[in-house]
Amino acid sequence: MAEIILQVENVKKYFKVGKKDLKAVDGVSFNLEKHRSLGIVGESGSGKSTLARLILGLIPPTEGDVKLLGKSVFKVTKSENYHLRRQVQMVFQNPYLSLFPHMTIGKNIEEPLRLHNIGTKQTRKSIVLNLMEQVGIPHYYYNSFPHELSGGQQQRVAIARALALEPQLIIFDEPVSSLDVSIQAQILNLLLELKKEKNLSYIFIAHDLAVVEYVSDLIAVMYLGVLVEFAQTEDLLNEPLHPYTQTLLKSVPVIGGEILNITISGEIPSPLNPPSGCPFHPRCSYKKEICTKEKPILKEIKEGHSIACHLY
Ligand SMILES: Nc1ncnc2c1ncn2[C@@H]1O[C@H](COP(=O)(O)OP(=O)(O)OP(=O)(O)O)[C@@H](O)[C@H]1O
Repeated sequence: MAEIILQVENVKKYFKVGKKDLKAVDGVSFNLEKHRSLGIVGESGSGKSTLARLILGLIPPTEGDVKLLGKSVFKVTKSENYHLRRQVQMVFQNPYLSLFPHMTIGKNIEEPLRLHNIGTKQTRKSIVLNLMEQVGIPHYYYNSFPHELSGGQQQRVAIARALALEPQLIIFDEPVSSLDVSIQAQILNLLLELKKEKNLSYIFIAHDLAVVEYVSDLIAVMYLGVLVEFAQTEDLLNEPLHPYTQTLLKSVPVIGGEILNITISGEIPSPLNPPSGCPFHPRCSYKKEICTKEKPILKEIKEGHSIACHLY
């Protein structure tokens, strides 16, 4: 049996907005095995970034737990927290904002090694040069500053920095959405290469299913704070079961082909005023009476394929 690296157990995060609870994440559960990549896809406001922050232990949950290698990320001592910071790293959407502008590329990549007292100045330099090679940044950029690099190169530097501590898990939060399409593909290919070479385990968050499917072994579809479908990428693409996933797939542009632009009718409802019953029912063409009343729970209906839908 493969080792489970991450357990997300009925995790919830409600933000107080006035007197109301904004249910950003409302009961998400899944496990991730080591060396696997999970894509989390969903529209803006579906709770993806909040879920990422919970997994990193950056915000306390309203309910539920997240365990990294069996240990809760919310119940750690100071020294365990220091260790945990090494185990899980994050790469953000905007590389320029995530790099230190006054530090050279070399120093940016070295920073986590320095903070964690790894190696000497000299050995750290060789680790950094090695990382630069792995992400395709020529050594002559070592003394350059982030603003001297293109967006794609900056994101490669951010990836090198995330790799520096050899973490168990990396979370990529919309890492290509601020980049040109041609550059996006290069970064996605880099992720695939790194996954193969370094046996990486990662979570890749994006609103674009075409991007997510390219780099993920598994896909979780998120809608209004909950997972509505979870499956191996191949199974989800060949047999999408949830009506929301089906619509997402129909609206994915076919690369090099005709763009099937079937959009989902209506906006995603506000998590401050979520619909009763199934959160997708106001936009669902197959809704039945039960869908307006009862919230469906995520259940496995085929091996490794789970959905939250009353139609099944
Ligand atoms: N600190 C906060 N206080 C109040 N509401 C918040 C807070 N952080 C997030 N939210 C709300 O929680 C919901 C989910 O936000 P989140 O950023 O997790 O979604 P997302 O799927 O990552 O969206 P995007 O793709 O736009 O980043 C949104 O309605 C957002 O406004």
